[in-house]
Amino acid sequence: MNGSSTQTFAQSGALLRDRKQKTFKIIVIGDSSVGKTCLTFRFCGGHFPDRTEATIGVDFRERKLKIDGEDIVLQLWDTAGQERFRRSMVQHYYRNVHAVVFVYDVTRMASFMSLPSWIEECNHHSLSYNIPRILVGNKCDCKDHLEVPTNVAQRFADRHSMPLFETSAKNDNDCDHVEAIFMTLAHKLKASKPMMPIDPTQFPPEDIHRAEVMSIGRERNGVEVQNSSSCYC
Ligand SMILES: Nc1nc2c(ncn2[C@@H]2O[C@H](COP(=O)(O)OP(=O)(O)OP(=O)(O)O)[C@@H](O)[C@H]2O)c(=O)[nH]1
Repeated sequence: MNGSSTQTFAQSGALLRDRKQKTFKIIVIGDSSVGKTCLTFRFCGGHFPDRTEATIGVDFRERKLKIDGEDIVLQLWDTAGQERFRRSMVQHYYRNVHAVVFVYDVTRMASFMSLPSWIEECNHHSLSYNIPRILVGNKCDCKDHLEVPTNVAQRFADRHSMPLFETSAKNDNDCDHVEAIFMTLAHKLKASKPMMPIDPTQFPPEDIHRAEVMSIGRERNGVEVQNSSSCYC
């Protein structure tokens, strides 16, 4: 494993252009406030962000890894959970996707009950069933407020042929480690040798522009603004 970074998509594209690394696009989806930003930040930035705000459109984070001697880049698309903040970007999420991470909040049953509609959205955008999909229950550190029992989540995961991970972006010692979850996915992606790994130089220019516009401000100082906590602990 090598370094990690959090940067705008435009910056990362410039870096990658020189290196021609194999890049994998992973979309992270689920209800608002389940912790998508915190999970991606934990993996790419190495810590739990002090404060977050609702994602508008999409944010990009990426991390370079060395697996079996080969450099790869995991590009995490942290998508907005709130419908009003995702509408204009939604078709961009689903292009050239290599893996999907469905996230729910183990302390909020409603976020678990929404999962079928997130799966339906993926299917609606013709995402292949062959790409890896994983299910992540976040906020396991809130042990006194669990609403989604592991066995219920496991049954759902089995029904949809997804591995289930329960984790905490906040307390990395709880349950499955965020690091291990994404590393498992990275190994799987590398082993799958996709036909068309993303070359950022090949992105349609309007995608880069739109994506850049949507991430400006959010990434300027890392994750910086108002807390939108939904956790009781
Ligand atoms: N206790 C606890 N709180 C968490 C954890 N992960 C995220 N949070 C809190 O949950 C709130 C929402 O986190 P975000 O990462 O912004 O949620 P999101 O899913 O990206 O939300 P949207 O951008 O609206 O889609 C914030 O207050 C976080 O501090 C966790 O593992 N444990």
